[in-house]
Amino acid sequence: MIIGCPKEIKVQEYRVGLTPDNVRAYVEAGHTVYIEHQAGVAIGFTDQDYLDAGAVLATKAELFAQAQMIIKVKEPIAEEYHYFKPNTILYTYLHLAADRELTEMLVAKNIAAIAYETIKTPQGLPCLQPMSQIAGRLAAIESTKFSQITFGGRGVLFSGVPGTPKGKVLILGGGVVGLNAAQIAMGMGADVTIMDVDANRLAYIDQMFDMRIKTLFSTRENILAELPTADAVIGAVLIPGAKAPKLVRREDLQLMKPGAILTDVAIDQGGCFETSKATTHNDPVYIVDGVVHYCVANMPGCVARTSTIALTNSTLKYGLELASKGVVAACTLDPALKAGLNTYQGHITFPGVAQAFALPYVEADQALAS
Ligand SMILES: NC(=O)C1=CN([C@@H]2O[C@H](COP(=O)(O)OP(=O)(O)OC[C@H]3O[C@@H](n4cnc5c(N)ncnc54)[C@H](O)[C@@H]3O)[C@@H](O)[C@H]2O)C=CC1
Ligand SMILES: CC(=O)C(=O)O
Ligand SMILES: [Mg+2]
Repeated sequence: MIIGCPKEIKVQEYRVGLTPDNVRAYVEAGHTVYIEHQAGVAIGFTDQDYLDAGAVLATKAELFAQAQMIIKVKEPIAEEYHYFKPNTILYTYLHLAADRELTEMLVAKNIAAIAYETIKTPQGLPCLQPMSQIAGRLAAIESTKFSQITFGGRGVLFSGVPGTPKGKVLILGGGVVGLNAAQIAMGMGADVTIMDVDANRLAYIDQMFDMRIKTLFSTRENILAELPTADAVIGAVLIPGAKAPKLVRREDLQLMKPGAILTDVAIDQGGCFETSKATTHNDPVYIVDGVVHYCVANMPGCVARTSTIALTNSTLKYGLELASKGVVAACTLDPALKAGLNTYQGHITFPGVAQAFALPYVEADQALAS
């Protein structure tokens, strides 16, 4: 198969869909790989590294014209739509339930779109997990940074020092993001509470932290009870493939301390705070009713080298399946990959996406057989 990997163009996004080692694996499997000039240079992967691995260097326009499958990191943004030719395979993060225009473009152009974030094994979401690990760890770091008064926060040091209160961190959602945020926040010495609707997950977290973390079932009442004392709230919920539930409403902000921070990691699925709107690494925070909001939708992009290696460790396996077998056989043979199929032949094949926009849904099996 002919594969194309363009340079990412989102603000401050330096990750790349394929490392030179990945290129070598595709080439050894008999595929041709086009890489955009300078696609990985910001994180130390030079054009020469890609050439040595067997890639062909190309412009964005050339590689989109040639490729049967595009491998990216982030969901395409409007400036990229015109490059897509009909019937291409697209393998990348998509977060379609939060992006109607992109969904419509993929449907209109019969793109076979496989979303990293909905590929699902019995163990979890293997291509979301590495970025969630990174975003969770960063969420604790960014929350502490923007709690500094010089960055607009309350002037709270999360660890405190002997004789002072610790910073209080409330984490909504105890999945991969939540657990990793808790590890770093606990490591910094903060007073951490974690909420989830999954009692088994809370039991696991309680054991993992040897009962040193407070766990609460996620209910409206419990959230309202915790907000007044929180210095930082980290939004880390996920209903896979669907829009995030709004757990903190605008009117709830008045309960919070001035200068407290809401860090909405779930912003890529629309955000779990009513007042969240996506921000970028160039301008990551804004203030609503005295509460700092951090809502960067591509958090791992700021540690792009670690993120690229972690991401491609997971995506390579499925990418090779797609390239070697084609979409129909690969998805039919591997249920994990079938769960990743969001659009195919003009149909929406992921229920959460169809529901988000009240558009027709066709089961992946049916679409693949058509
Ligand atoms: N902004 C960014 O750069 C990044 C964002 N993310 C996003 O972070 C979010 C979380 O991802 P993961 O931790 O991997 O998901 P996950 O599936 O591992 O965990 C989500 C957790 O939320 C819980 N949950 C669902 N509804 C809840 C509710 N009402 N209250 C409390 N908990 C609830 C689930 O039980 C689950 O334990 C996703 O939207 C993901 O796309 C991930 C990586 C980077
Ligand atoms: C998960 C995601 O969208 C990201 O890492 O940017
Ligand atoms: Mg996004």
